Amino acid sequence: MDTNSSEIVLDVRNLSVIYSSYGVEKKAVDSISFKLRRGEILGIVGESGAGKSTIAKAIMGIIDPPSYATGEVIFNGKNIIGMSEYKLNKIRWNKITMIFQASMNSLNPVESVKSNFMSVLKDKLNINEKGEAEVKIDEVLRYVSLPLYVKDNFPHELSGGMRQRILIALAMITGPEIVIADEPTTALDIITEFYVLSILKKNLQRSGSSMIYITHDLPSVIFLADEMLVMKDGLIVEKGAIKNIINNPQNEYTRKLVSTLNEVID
Ligand SMILES: Nc1ncnc2c1ncn2[C@@H]1O[C@H](COP(=O)(O)OP(=O)(O)OP(=O)(O)O)[C@@H](O)[C@H]1O
Repeated sequence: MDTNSSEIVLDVRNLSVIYSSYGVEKKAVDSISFKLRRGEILGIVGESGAGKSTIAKAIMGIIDPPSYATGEVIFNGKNIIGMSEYKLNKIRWNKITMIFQASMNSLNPVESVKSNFMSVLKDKLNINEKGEAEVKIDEVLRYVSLPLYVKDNFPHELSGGMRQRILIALAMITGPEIVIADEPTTALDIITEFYVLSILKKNLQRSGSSMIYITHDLPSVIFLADEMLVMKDGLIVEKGAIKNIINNPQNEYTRKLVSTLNEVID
């Protein structure tokens, strides 16, 4: 992936997230900092509960009060943390978007695929005219190698892999600068998973968007990403180029993670 232009698209500085329920506070992310460059795919790996999804929520501005985030998430020169909902809505699902798991509830199940696309086009790009919308929908369906007839299908009529490609197409249709993918392929078998990840990678290369890819799965990070962060207990315990980390893990947890790769190969 071309990250030569080292333009920073997202600058996370001392981000902490505190969940608060019934007066009890818990720090799920503890003063972490990292940068995302244009065109870069950054993997975030770590065990369950490490705080990976919480980072995604903070970047999307969807930490619900009384829980809160502190620190800075700088996008286009502005701090997303503490930004008004009005301003956030101009960025969220538009310039910064998210791909979830291909579960049934990721798409509106009572609407056709075409209607799911139309809602996004209307809300985010103000496109109401059917002909114009159709051209855009056809374009992104081709990008994710889906036949155009899926427009008339309902989500339950599609396989998990097809649904996930629809979600990728939905995320890419607004031309986002940043895509956050949180465990996007966990529900898929391994062959379909790598097919979907290849399509995702191809689309990012085509569009020049950057991505934060969150997973437990180290092989898929190696396949997809340029750099990675390793998280444990809300902290970044290691970060850098994937090759360097795999060849020379510094942290005990990362060493364990990398050793699982060798076990698979042995
Ligand atoms: N809404 C919430 N209220 C309170 N605590 C929460 C909330 N969401 C997450 N947590 C806690 O914050 C910590 C980090 O959770 P998070 O979901 O970010 O971890 P994760 O690394 O994404 O885990 P997984 O890989 O299992 O999805 C966990 O201890 C979790 O229990």
